[in-house]
Amino acid sequence: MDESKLFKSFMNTTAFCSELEKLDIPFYRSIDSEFSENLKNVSSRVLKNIQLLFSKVDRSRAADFVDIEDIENRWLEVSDTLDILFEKTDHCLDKAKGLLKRPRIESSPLPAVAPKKQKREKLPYRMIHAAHLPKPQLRFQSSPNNDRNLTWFWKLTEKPNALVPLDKLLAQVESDPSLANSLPHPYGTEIKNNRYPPWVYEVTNPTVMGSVDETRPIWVDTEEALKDMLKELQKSDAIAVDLEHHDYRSFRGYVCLMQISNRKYDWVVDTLQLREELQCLNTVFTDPKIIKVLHGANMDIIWLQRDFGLYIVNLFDTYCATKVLGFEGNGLAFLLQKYCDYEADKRYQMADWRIRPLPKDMLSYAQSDTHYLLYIWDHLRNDLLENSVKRKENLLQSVENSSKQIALRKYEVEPYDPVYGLGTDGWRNVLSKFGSAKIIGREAITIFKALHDWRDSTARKEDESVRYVMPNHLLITIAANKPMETLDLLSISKQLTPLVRVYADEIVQVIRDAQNAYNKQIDQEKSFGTDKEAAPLMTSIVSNVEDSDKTAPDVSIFESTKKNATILNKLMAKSSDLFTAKVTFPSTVDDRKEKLSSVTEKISLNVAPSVEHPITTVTEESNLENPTDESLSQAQAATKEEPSIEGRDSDENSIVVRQLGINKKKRLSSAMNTDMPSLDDTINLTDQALPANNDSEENMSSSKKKRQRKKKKKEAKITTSLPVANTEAQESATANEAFDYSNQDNFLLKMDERKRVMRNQSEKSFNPMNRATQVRRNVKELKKPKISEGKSTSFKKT
Ligand SMILES: O=c1ccn([C@@H]2O[C@H](COP(=O)(O)O)[C@@H](O)[C@H]2O)c(=O)[nH]1
Ligand SMILES: [Mn+2]
Repeated sequence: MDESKLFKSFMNTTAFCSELEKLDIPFYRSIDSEFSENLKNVSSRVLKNIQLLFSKVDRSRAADFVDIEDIENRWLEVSDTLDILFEKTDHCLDKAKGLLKRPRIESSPLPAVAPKKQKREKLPYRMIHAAHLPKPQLRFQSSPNNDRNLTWFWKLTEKPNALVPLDKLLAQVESDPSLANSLPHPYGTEIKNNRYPPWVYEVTNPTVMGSVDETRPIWVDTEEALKDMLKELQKSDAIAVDLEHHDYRSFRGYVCLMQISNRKYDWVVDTLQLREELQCLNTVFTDPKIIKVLHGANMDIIWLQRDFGLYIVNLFDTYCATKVLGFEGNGLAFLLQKYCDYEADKRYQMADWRIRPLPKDMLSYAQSDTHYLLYIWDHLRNDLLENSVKRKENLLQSVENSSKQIALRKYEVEPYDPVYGLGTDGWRNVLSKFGSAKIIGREAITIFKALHDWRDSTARKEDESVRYVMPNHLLITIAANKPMETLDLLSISKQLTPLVRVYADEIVQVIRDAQNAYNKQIDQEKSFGTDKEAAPLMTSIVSNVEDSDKTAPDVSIFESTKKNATILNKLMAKSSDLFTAKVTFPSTVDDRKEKLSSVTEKISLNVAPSVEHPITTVTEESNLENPTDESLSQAQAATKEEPSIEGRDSDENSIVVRQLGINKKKRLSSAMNTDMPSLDDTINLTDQALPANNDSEENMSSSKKKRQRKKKKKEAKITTSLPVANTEAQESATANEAFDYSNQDNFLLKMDERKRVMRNQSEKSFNPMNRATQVRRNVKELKKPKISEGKSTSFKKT
């Protein structure tokens, strides 16, 4: 092959790969078994090639690539090696063509494998996971409450520097029950009304600090030392604050260390020791005269509230400044390097901060997180002022505003959501991030959800993180292999966790129960499939909907769900604004009517029978408060794009998912084409393929024609009144059509409700399978719902 051909092939492959990157491969893989099979073949070819490649260049490393995930995990090594090989090839080709002159001094040949970057050694394992440490939380005055439906309340008992006194706020919350679901920010008014003092807006000479090594940190672990620190802090006009946190051997996590610096001292507070005494810091933290400088305070703000009842008024977040200034790095390490020529040893970031006595290196790392921050702040203010003149906009003011939004963040307990799997560690996230290749089909999903539920309750009971109980990859492996015997489970992986071993019998029982429940459901569905009486159900629902087109939507179907909605309101409405969209319920009939009239479509989602809470009518609303910096607004955008979800209670746990945004007329006309997707499809749909709200207009316009076509099809269907089993012809007729969301099902009621309605009114046949098949095949238009990012190790503090 000549060189140009070779080059062309490379270019094509590269272009093709970048195209592939834009597609939602895991999604397609999960809904199309043929595609999934092809992908598997390609994956194993890629793996073989990589193994072959490494066997040529570095035999010892070929063994590192056992399965396809190894390539992903070691992608840097692979791409570096490929780059070097390409360079080498290029070099050889040039040489062969005589394009290279012989260098006077022969350079050493390129190494076949990229030299590993000069890296610091890994921290010793015991510093990352101090496995045998007694759990500090056992010594906390109040033991952690890990209840699924915990109603969390402010920890603060006094409110220094108040514009609105605490009593007044308490009275407000008491008198307005709706506030119990989403407490106001206790310092909301104070933060909103605050302005940086004028001197902050003046160019300054950065106050030089001694190096961190020259400054002895003050260890604060007694009330006396705390008082001394407080006195000193009250004299400062600005202080720097940072926290270190632990969440691996605890369900909710806790702060282990608080670092504070002023221009003179660095303090490191043992928050494990002084956990209950720290509220006195509010006198400084909420003092509007004292600036609090933090870097990337998103989580610190939440942790301070949750653990100590501390709030920050007058925040300057240096991360926001890096964003406004458009720096190429936004982390603290970048700023330390830029302004202080100090290389932070970020290996300690993920250290086990529970360790006591704190090793010297860890102490010094912790100290360095605040030691230089006021000096950096001085520089950033100057840079912001200077650039404001150049760009003719008040950049410091933007940092002030976005810092304010961060200070306004509220801690709220994230509920467990068995039904929709929302939330950071919710099954939806886990499934889409880790499981879409292995958890395929209803059965696997049912078992996966049951295990996920078990993992969550066990983590709460044991006060461990879910990833300590059963990390996601193990959860997926177990669910995919569904061991039915304890021994099978114990031999499923070399990396079983201690708690998986301890609870092996229980886990196997969970799998068996899920399997039985699944089998039962299948039997029920089969009997429904042959139930002649039930067959004409859907048409009656359709005609109901058609009637209601002329009047207000019929909300009576919601009435029976009121009771459960109240329970769920408690359970879910407090869905944390940290990690996920808030879930609220239409509480009044008017509310419901209004919500109902904005329905675009509904898709049935059958939930695994192991679901703990029967779900009723749920409307999910994006309700993130106070969008702030980029990350916040991104989170908000992500949650906004989540579809609204409406569920109906049933033994079969059939619920209804809906999307808001298209007017009633369109919605109701689309309801005419109602067929019922199968469990399989609806899980795929709702798990992975709900369209974003803002797609609806696009869908609508492209769907007009399709609606016409479908209307014709439907008319044909009605006249011929096809029997339940006759689906194939319709499936193939629609198989190549793109799936049109704006034209889909509106009222998909639970099975028994359907039967009831049918018995009363129905004449026409309903085939529960054919829409399902069409949906499965016609997925091109669908988009994955965006799910907010996770916390803990997976969240990247800036
Ligand atoms: O990627 C990350 C980074 C940090 N954390 C946790 O946050 C705290 C505080 O981090 P700072 O960089 O000191 O602000 C750290 O102790 C970790 O617990 C994380 O989970 N993931
Ligand atoms: Mn830190």
